[in-house]
Amino acid sequence: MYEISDLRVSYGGRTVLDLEQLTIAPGRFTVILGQNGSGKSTLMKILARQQSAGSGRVLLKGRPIGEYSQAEFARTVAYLPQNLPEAPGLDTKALCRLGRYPWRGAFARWRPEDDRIVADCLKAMNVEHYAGELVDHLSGGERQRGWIAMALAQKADCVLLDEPVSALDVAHQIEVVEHLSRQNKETGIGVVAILHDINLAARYADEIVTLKQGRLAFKGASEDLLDSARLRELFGHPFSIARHPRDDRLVALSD
Ligand SMILES: Nc1ncnc2c1ncn2[C@@H]1O[C@H](COP(=O)(O)OP(=O)(O)OP(=O)(O)O)[C@@H](O)[C@H]1O
Repeated sequence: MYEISDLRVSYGGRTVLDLEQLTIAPGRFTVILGQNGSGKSTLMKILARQQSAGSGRVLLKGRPIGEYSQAEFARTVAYLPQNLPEAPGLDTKALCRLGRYPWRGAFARWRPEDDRIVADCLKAMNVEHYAGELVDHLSGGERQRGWIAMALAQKADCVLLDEPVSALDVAHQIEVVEHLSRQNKETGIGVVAILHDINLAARYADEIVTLKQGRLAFKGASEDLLDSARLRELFGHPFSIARHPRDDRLVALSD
């Protein structure tokens, strides 16, 4: 999906992102992990064209991301930032409908298919009961799920989600990530998500990318990430690795 090379971002002489080479495969569930300030959001903003790649090279499906028209880019990539903007005057359904805009033709006709997609996405994020509620009146977690519904309604080839479950209770975190994983497997939509929960990442990601001080520190499968020495090195904190009693999968326990 993405091929990144020689990407370097500095602020006031401080380099916050320095990636020689990174590829993100299409149609996979990729999770980006890393300590606060390690450059995750900066990378994602560049992938979402919210920030310039400077002299770095970022190819999306083999073409420089700058070459895509706005509508074409929006049909290819949906992006949800870490800090969700306010949505003054919009109810949840209207917010979700915004996701369909890249698909409206020259005559901006609203098709029955758009209604179906919006209804499906609201339901999948468990916010259909709030369809008529103002987004800015929802709780933090409800609002976050409303915005994810909008990003999914965009039906892009790939969805970039910057900490999409940061405001959610445990049950909703799992429900949302499980839904993303299912969508990924059933429809082939690529998912790139920044998460902080190592176990959630390990359980659902096909591939994990870890940044440390702006550099690529690890890229691989969950089984290879879940190693106490590696986790200590990546996160600067001791972890023990155990087997989950129910299904025997590896889990990281923070010491
Ligand atoms: N516009 C900016 N001006 C100056 N410094 C910035 C700017 N944007 C980001 N940075 C710095 O770049 C570094 C990486 O920031 P980034 O938001 O990418 O980190 P992150 O890994 O997403 O962190 P977190 O887990 O806390 O969200 C941080 O040290 C941050 O202070």
